[in-house]
Amino acid sequence: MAAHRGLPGAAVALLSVFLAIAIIYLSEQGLSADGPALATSWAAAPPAAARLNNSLAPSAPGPPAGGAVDGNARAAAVAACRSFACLRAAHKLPAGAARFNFPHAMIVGFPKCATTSLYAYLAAHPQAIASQPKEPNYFMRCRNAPNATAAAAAAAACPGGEADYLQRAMKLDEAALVHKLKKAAFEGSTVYSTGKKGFVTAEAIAADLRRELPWLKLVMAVREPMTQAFSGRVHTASYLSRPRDKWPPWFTLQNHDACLLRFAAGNATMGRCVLEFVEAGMSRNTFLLKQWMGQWPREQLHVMQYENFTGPAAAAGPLSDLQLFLGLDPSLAPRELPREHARRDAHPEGWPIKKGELERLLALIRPEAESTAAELERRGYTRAEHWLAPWRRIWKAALATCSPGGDCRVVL
Ligand SMILES: Nc1ncnc2c1ncn2[C@@H]1O[C@H](COP(=O)(O)OS(=O)(=O)O)[C@@H](OP(=O)(O)O)[C@H]1O
Repeated sequence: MAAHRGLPGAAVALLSVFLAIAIIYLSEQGLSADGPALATSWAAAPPAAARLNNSLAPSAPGPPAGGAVDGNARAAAVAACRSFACLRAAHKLPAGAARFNFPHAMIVGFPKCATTSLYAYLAAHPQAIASQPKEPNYFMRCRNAPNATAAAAAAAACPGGEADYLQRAMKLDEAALVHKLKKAAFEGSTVYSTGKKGFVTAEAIAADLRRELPWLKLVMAVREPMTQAFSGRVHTASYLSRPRDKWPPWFTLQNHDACLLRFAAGNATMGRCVLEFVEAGMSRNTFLLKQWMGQWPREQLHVMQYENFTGPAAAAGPLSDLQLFLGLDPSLAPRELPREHARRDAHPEGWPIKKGELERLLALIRPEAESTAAELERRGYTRAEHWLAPWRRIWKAALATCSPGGDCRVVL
């Protein structure tokens, strides 16, 4: 409190009360995602420098002008926390020298959209602290169970509760004690974006995160839905090609996986299985994205298009924007996005699908993709046609592979 030296005690007390009220007021004002969409256009997004300086917004305004609040009071308070309620109270304290909230960010989606590569890319940033593992899945595995039996199973599976999640997965000591919140702790549980069928909905997870850690910065990578569905089905098929006792322990066979068993036995094509998957209402990422946009404000939800951030000029464009959104310095970032979890290399020729199946698949996917693009434009994220252009190219390219006999391929 060096800046207060020379002020009478009563003035300091008055200033502190005013500051606390202002912080609480600001933190509560910043939390509503239910209001009307931003009327601004995509061009009106805050300039990069402003976004960088704003890494703690909205719940954690920086120290007031004049440096009246100093030191590491918030970092010390966070370091002592073992629960989300404690973190919320700690975040009401002035940020002081802290640069980031804790936890600061999550890559919440979507599966098969290069999220492992994004996680590895950020993990290599000197100002970031990556969770261990990439996907702790805490808000799906340990909370939000739909009934008492599931809740009891979740409690048994997560005996350490919030404290364990914060300490072990999110590395609270490292972030708050060692680095005094000058590094950004993040995780990458992509199941949060989708929820788990019959267990917990994405909507419930989005609401839970907002209630418990309202300052979070969320990153959502979105891929063209057809290729994303192929990538996902190919991944699941890799489990089913093994003997049952070699399936991952968390994997449970669902109705919509029946086609993959036929595929493994040589009785169905991957194209057929993707169609059945989408017909079963799975792979609805573009629909889910709309839900997340409705529950989290734009300043805290960063949407990245897979086809864009895996493209040639990504480092200076979307990857740099990602770091500015997170409050990281892009000049310290790794030069390139790595390429993790790539399965397509084993099938460069792509996957067979009948023309009728492909047309049906596109008829299911296209309207929702277009509606989501319109929503992205309405909320000021991007121009709908700009978003859809690479996806339209993918759809056209798939149809262009069809032979006169109606045999087509989807190349990932
Ligand atoms: N740098 C880069 N460029 C282009 N594509 C990339 C890159 N990094 C990852 N990928 C592709 O992303 C797919 C894996 O995504 P995820 O890591 O999110 O998968 S997972 O949900 O965590 O299993 C997987 O897609 P498919 O190979 O089509 O299955 C990866 O190849």
